[in-house]
Amino acid sequence: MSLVTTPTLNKGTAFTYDERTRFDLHGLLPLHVETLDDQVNRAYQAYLRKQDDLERHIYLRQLQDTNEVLFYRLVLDHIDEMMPIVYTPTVAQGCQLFSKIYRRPRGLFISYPLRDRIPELLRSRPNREVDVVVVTDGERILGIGDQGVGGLGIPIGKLALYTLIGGIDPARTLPIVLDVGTNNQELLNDPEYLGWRHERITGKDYDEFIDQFVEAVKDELPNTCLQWEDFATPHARPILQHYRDELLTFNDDIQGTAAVALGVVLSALRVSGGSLKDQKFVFLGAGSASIGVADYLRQALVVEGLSEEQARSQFWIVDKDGLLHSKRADLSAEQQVYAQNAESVADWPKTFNGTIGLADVIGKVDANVLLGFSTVGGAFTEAIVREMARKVARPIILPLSNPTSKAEAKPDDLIRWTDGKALVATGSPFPPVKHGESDIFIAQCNNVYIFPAVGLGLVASGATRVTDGMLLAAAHALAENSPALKNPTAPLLPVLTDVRKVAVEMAVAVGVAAQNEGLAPKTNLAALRSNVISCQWSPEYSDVDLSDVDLLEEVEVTQ
Ligand SMILES: O=C([O-])CC(=O)C(=O)O
Ligand SMILES: [Mg+2]
Repeated sequence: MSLVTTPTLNKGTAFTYDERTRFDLHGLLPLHVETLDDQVNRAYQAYLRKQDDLERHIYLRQLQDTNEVLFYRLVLDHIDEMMPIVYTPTVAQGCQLFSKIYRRPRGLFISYPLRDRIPELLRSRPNREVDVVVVTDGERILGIGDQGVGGLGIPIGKLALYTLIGGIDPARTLPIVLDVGTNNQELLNDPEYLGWRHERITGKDYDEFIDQFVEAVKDELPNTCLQWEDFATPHARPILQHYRDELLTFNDDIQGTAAVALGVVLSALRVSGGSLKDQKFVFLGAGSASIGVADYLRQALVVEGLSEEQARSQFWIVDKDGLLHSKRADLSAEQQVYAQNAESVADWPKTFNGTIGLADVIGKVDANVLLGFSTVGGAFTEAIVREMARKVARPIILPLSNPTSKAEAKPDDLIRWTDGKALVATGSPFPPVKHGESDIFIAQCNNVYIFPAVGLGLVASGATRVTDGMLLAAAHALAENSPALKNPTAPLLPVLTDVRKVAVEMAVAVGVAAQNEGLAPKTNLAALRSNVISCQWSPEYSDVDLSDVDLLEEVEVTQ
């Protein structure tokens, strides 16, 4: 029975006659033996019968919890269609409705009331060996804010992509939610809410809890990569700074988003022919993802020969209180780096609540690149976009907020308002845009192009720390593999069906960077590449391993 109820071992109707005999499965399964292909077809038909995206998401999640090989084969065979269901945007709904659609346990709930037992909770993990943990506290899920314990949907989705794209073995992944309460009143009032019904803990209590968690991870899972996901801005960067030199860890929203945005800008410049050091960057939004992107772009400008000072002066960042400038007292240290000199903007128009808004900045600056992290749907208005396109030949416009309803502009509007001149990539997926005779394909500038490949590179190279150098290497390798380098109507990033292949190149680049920084054992390139390839798990059935079965029986006996 354990064989058919353990998702990593279950083959369902594909258990052969011989296996059914050996493991007493005959009566438990219908007579007809299917191949994996038969199962994929049948599962796809069942999927197609679902009425809406949420139902499709629930179907795929339950398939994942039933038979992992089948789940991954199905999704890989239909990756364009199903990635938006497993991941953004549909996963947003999955998080909002987490308690209502909850079925089976997956991953770990580490809840504040159990804070004295964190090592014990970690030891209860379903899999002994873990390559990657993705952890969230659910406070800033995508662009939809505090989802409390429902935030667990994000680590589950991210880890599915680690497997689909990076090829990380799903049996070696672990999603975790740190349940520190929620300030989402709707959830607190909901009798069906499954998390800790308490306002979020803050300050010293929060910091101590995070610290206890990290210490337990260091003890229990010393070589595991720990990815921080969807923490609110006041926590995201301090946590990263505090722990980045202590274990193999990175923040996906800061570093992953930064690396993919750099990759997109580099590919777009290869199409437009511009040089990175001449670009002027305007950002809407000044949270941790936004500042992370600015940091990577700035570092890349410096590598191209600009001084720190020159590089900084090419960024104009606007948040809900207007342009960041040196007279604003509310800026964090990270934001102050990008504050424009208040004197030099003193006579600029202030048409946005008496402050310098995005339209004012676009009016004054010949912006080449416009990036959106605001979660304000439609914030890149027609007037703003037309003004940008009037002044530069090929504006690069990246509405990156998620999910779809939060995108700052829609690609078809951007292409129309700029008569096809804009080079566009978005955070959530969008269909191709018709322009004249051609279809323009829109890349999804999402950290999914980075974290699975980076994880693969870390695992395969045996790296001990994650550095910005490794992420920058991944970004460059991504840009080198952009289909737009060969065809101007192709998307700026590889199509999803190619990402698994491109992930190998990126993982090798990460491994090389790790070795060059002295953070991974030195090997030759061929050995690194073959390690990367052999680390990639593929969804295929293997013979049932008797040791797995013995282990299951032992567990049953002790229970
Ligand atoms: O999950 C995504 O689609 C991208 C991301 O990290 C976020 O929006 O927080
Ligand atoms: Mg995120």
